[in-house]
Amino acid sequence: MKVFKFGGASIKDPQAIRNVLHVLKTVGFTDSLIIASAMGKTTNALEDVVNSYFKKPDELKNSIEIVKNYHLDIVADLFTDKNHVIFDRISALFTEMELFLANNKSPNYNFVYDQMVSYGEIIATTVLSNFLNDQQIENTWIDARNLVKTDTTYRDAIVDWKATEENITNQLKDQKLYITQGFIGSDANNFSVTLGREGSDYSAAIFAYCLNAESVTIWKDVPGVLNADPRYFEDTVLLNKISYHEAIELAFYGASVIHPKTLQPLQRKEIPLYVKSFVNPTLPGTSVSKGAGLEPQTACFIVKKNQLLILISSKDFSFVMEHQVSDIFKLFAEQHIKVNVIQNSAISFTVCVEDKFGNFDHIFEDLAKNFNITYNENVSLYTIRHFSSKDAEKVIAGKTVLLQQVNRETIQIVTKE
Ligand SMILES: Nc1ncnc2c1ncn2[C@@H]1O[C@H](COP(=O)(O)OP(=O)(O)O)[C@@H](O)[C@H]1O
Ligand SMILES: N[C@@H](CC(=O)OP(=O)(O)O)C(=O)O
Repeated sequence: MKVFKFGGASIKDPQAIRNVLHVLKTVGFTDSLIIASAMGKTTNALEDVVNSYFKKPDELKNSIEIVKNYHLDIVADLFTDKNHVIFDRISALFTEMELFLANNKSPNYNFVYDQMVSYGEIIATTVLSNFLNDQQIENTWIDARNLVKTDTTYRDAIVDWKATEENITNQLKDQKLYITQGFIGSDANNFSVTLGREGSDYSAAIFAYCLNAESVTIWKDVPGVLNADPRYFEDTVLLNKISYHEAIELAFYGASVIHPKTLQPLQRKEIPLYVKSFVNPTLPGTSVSKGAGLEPQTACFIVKKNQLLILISSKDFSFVMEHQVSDIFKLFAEQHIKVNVIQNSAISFTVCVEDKFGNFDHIFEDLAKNFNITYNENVSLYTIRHFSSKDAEKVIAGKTVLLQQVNRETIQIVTKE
């Protein structure tokens, strides 16, 4: 079986959804599994709904309307028969969402987030599946929440591989076209969970691993994996071939074209990953496989914005020792604060972190009891793999460098713009 992942950008409007049809007709679709994300920026819009529900109830109705109208406009364009079952189906899904909010008693933000945000993928795949069926691309819609089982770490759920593998192999037995959702699963009580933002690539890898898939193709709005994000860098170069190792490093440092958790399951079964353009599906794109190194050999640039640089120093000139560092890391881990760079000296310890969930405030008081804390918000972390001094100079030109760290392959630079 081949696994295809269509992300938000590839299904963001009626024209994009029609293009999925073109991609499938071009590359073939028998014995395949499509994993789709929410359409366009729906996940962000659903995050706004959850935020309104908890913090700005006056805005709740309007924030739901935004999501509803966006989808209804797409559906109205794709389905000319106004009696088509899709209209009732979409309307029923929005009613379900509103009923959930009306009846919810849980004060747990992350739990509510997952129950709501998961509808983005459910709606998108319902539309896609109906549209393809109407275009004679017969397919079977599957609810990933019945297959991908996880713990209850809402918004960042951990996969129960044994249960998931059993479910997937039992359910996806036929050599036909299936459509399911990325990013979502369910806990032991069948409540919806999400696997972390941009987690649909990871879902594709989970399904591929469990099915011993022939390959995974991620369809993107770029020609493949480039040596830098074209939104921030000019003159980017397409990487034709990369090894799992190189890809996992690039993804780990923040090359957002592939979700970092995607590579490990694929590498374990040596399932090739292709990153291809949904605009030009016949072009080869990038292939990620065993031992391919990096072709062409070139410097790779990665930027992570909105980082927090924290300087933690002892109050009494004593050393910051291993057990203190370990306590600090425990706090970060508990609050899902991701540490991207570490640098220590005798009496201080600097970390560049990503505080996706805005949790730093929760641990600031705890840290400040024992240490002096200073920090810079909104800094950028540049990583260059296979760098030369010229590459580093290019990156820091016109910026204030707050921290720099170099090893043989990689340089990391934290800057204030
Ligand atoms: N190294 C890279 N190569 C290609 N694209 C990259 C790279 N790093 C970041 N990107 C960005 O990733 C985007 C595609 O990812 P994303 O928007 O998450 O797609 P989707 O919603 O389809 O999953 C590209 O438009 C590009 O701006
Ligand atoms: N819809 C989810 C999951 C995802 O992976 O999306 P995309 O494939 O569009 O990055 C998100 O936006 O986080």
